[in-house]
Amino acid sequence: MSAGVVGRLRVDGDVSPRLNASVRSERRADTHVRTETAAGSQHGQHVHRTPSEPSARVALLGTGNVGKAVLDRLAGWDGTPRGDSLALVHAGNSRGALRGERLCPADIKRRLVDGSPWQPDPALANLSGVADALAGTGPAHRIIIDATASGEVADHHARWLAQGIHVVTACKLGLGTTLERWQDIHDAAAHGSTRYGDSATVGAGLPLLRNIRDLQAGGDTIHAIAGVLSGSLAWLFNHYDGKKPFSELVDEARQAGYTEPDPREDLSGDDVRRKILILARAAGVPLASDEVEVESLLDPAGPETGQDRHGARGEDTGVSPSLDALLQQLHRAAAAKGEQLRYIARLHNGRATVRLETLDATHPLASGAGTDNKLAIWSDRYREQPLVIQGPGAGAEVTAAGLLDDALRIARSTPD
Ligand SMILES: NC(=O)C1=CN([C@@H]2O[C@H](COP(=O)(O)OP(=O)(O)OC[C@H]3O[C@@H](n4cnc5c(N)ncnc54)[C@H](O)[C@@H]3O)[C@@H](O)[C@H]2O)C=CC1
Ligand SMILES: N[C@@H](CC=O)C(=O)O
Repeated sequence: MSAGVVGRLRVDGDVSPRLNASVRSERRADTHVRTETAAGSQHGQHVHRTPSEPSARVALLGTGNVGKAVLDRLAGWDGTPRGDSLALVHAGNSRGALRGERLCPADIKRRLVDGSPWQPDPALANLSGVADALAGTGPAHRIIIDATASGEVADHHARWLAQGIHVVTACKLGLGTTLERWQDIHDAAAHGSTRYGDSATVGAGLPLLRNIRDLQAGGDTIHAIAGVLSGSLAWLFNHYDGKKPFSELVDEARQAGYTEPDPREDLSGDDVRRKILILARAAGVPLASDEVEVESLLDPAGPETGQDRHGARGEDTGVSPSLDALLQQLHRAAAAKGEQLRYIARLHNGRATVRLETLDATHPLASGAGTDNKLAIWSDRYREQPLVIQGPGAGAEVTAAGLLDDALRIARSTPD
């Protein structure tokens, strides 16, 4: 099913997180000649900006699955107003980085993607130097796009925000781990009058956080949320029929780019734990990480047992033969009752759970295809029937689109 919102909410418009920063007016970047009043100009005199003048200087961190898709999307915008508005000045991965005044995304992709023999400059990979790369005259906005899964990069988010650099991220380690880090990010954004673009952290860019924030901004109170928040696990349970070993499907999900770099992050429930924490905190329930009860799909016996956990391509899938057998049993038992296996996250009365459930095929959270995420929200406004948002919740292209949507919103906003 394609992305959609069931309910009466309008989902277009700018509803990106502002994290206490003052509301900024929008300015259009999609016209060929923009006319605006110059700050400090006399008698309201108008100046013209040409489309070639970028609105934001951008640094991209991470050129893996998602980072590559960001570069592809930027390359596709070459010569368009969207492309004009974002000037890529730094792109890096764990091997090194490249810098320049307006880097060509297609060229960067050729050189920097993982596996390329070309050696980037390792000295430029130093994260403290990324702020320097963004400094410069001209465009007011500075944006770092985090397409890594790195805790070290997430540790820098608050520092950058406080320095006046906006952060747009697909990585959940900033908002979805400790409450201290989550609070630091909020405080730093308020201090630096910057924005934290987090659309891609839950639902790979689906308007989930956006709707939660919109409802609250309209005076609504969220009472409960429940849903399928893992695109890879959704894909796995949508494809698993008990015939092919589960571990083989895990390998396929990884090859397709739906899993985390390490699929055990998905199978252990840690990825969904982070997502329900991000949603709960956005909904006004500041849970600590260990307050979420998580049922892992990983064999508690773990790799130490020496069980063979390798898939058809010889990679460690995180799934042992005993888990393959257990899932086959669970699937058979559910299918015999006309039920389906779904990995569900719930938040109700301040309590959060993440676990494998068997749902009747007619249950609202059971339907969906591919990597579909599905989120039901109960609030003052939606008491009986929840607001339900559904759509693809994993994959490099949708995630990159979510990241760049956030970056464009920032680029189009008026600087403080
Ligand atoms: N795959 C998906 O569908 C979705 C992924 N995400 C998130 O996107 C992020 C990236 O995922 P993938 O692209 O699949 O990972 P990946 O493993 O393919 O790529 C990660 C990239 O980050 C780079 N990197 C690591 N440490 C770095 C550092 N200190 N400085 C600069 N670069 C560094 C690596 O060299 C690599 O290029 C993860 O946080 C993931 O949770 C979010 C939503 C959906
Ligand atoms: N591994 C994640 C990717 C997006 O966050 C998932 O399966 O949902």
